[in-house]
Parts: sequence; C-alpha cells; structure tokens
Amino acid sequence: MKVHHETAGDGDVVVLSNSIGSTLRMWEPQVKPLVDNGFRVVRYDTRGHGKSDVPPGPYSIADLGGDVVELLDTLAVESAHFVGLSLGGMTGAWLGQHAPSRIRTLALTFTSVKPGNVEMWTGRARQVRAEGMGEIAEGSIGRWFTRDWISAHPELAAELQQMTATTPAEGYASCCEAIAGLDLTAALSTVSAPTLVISGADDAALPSSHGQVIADGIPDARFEVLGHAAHLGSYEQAERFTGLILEHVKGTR
Ligand SMILES: O=C(O)CC1=CCC(=O)O1
Repeated sequence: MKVHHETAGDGDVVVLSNSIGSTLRMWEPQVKPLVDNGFRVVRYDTRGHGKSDVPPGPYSIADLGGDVVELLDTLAVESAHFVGLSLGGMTGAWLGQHAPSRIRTLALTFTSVKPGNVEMWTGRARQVRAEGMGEIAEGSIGRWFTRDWISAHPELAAELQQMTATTPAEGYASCCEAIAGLDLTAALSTVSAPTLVISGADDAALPSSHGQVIADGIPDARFEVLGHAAHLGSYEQAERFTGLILEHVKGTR
C-alpha cells in the first residue's frame, strides 16, 4: 500500500492528515510556519486520495490509522505530533486509542468521533461510484467555507473544488464508508496524548457540539471554537488555526 507523502524541515515530526475529498495540498498554509518553528512536517494523502493507492473499499478507520503507523515505520519515526482535520481527525482519534506509543500529541480539528448521518454517507458512496465526483465537488466548497470567504477568494475556492473533483471516486466512496457508522466515543477516556480539539463556529458539516464531545471525553483536552470558520478552518482561519497548533506542539517540547 503506497501512502504518498511529502516532508519538509527538520526536528520533531508533525504529521498532517487531510479531510475527505482533499489531498496533502490542503495543509499549504501550515507547512512554512511549522518548519520555521523547527518542526519536520510529514503530510500525506489518505488512502484513496491524491497520489496514494486506491485499494478497493470499503475502508475502515483502522485501515486509515494503520497506514499512519506504517508510514511512521517507513520513516523510522518512533512517535510524532498528529494533526488531523475532519476525516484526518477521526484517524487521529483512532491512533490515540490504538497506537498511543506512536503519538506525542493530538490535534483533532473540525471533526467528530461519531459523525452520524449514516444514510447520507452511504448514499454519497453510492452516488460517486455511480456518477463520479462532479456533484459532490460542487457541494463540498459550500460546506468547507463560508460564503464570505468564497466571495473573497474565488480562485482559491475553484482550485480547492478541483482537488475534490479529481479525487478517485472509489477512494472517496470507500472513505465515506469508513465515516458511516463510526463511533469512537467509548474509548475517548483512554487517550493519554495531550489533546487540542478545534471546531468551527460556522461548520454545518460537523458542528462544534461534536468537538465538545471529544473534548469532554479526553482527559484534560483543550477545546477551541474558531469564529468565521466553516469546515476547512485551517484555510479560512489559517493564522489562528496555525497559532493554536504551534502553541500545542511547542508546549510539549
Ligand atoms: O462533507 C464534507 O466534505 C465535510 C466532511 C465531513 C467529514 C469530512 O472529512 O469532511
């Protein structure tokens, strides 16, 4: 299983894990600040996305978490800071529960450990397998960003929409199946990594109540809600988001 990844910088490793329908490109605003602060950034394409392999689905969250453990093994990294957004955050929650020795800190952002909407996720999987990614890509941009941000950044919004449109349909569908029915709530209290949870005040896809559940369940987790941020708050509120991540990973140096 090839997991496409890119590394930058030197120092303690920070792994960045993307949302469904995106690639490692979504972390563009975070790479330079992390490198400038002395971290080695490892960003990767979740299986079924970008340039990673697209094995036939369905995938499970254990498959996605296992890919991260293998990636760390390949890079000979014993343990890393892990930052995941949305599907990436679900992967991070699984890692915190099942591979604690590999995780120094966790940032679980714009995410959920029990997304619900099972019919919606299985329906999306069916739709993209039957019709391709076009309609989903058109809808994704409106879930990822507020209207104001799209109006102010039309070219970037179009570029990010294209990222979803070019996601392999089988990969997207199989990740929908990893999300559908997911419930990592019961073992939240077993997570021992220092954890930062970030949600967006305008995130209709995974509202901040989902982040609150995670923060309530993980011992001593910090919870922040970013204003003027829909689902891809790492872009829409890049400065504030990156600042919180830096504060979190630097706190455990
Ligand atoms: O529907 C979307 O694109 C929002 C989303 C929910 C889980 C995820 O990874 O993305």
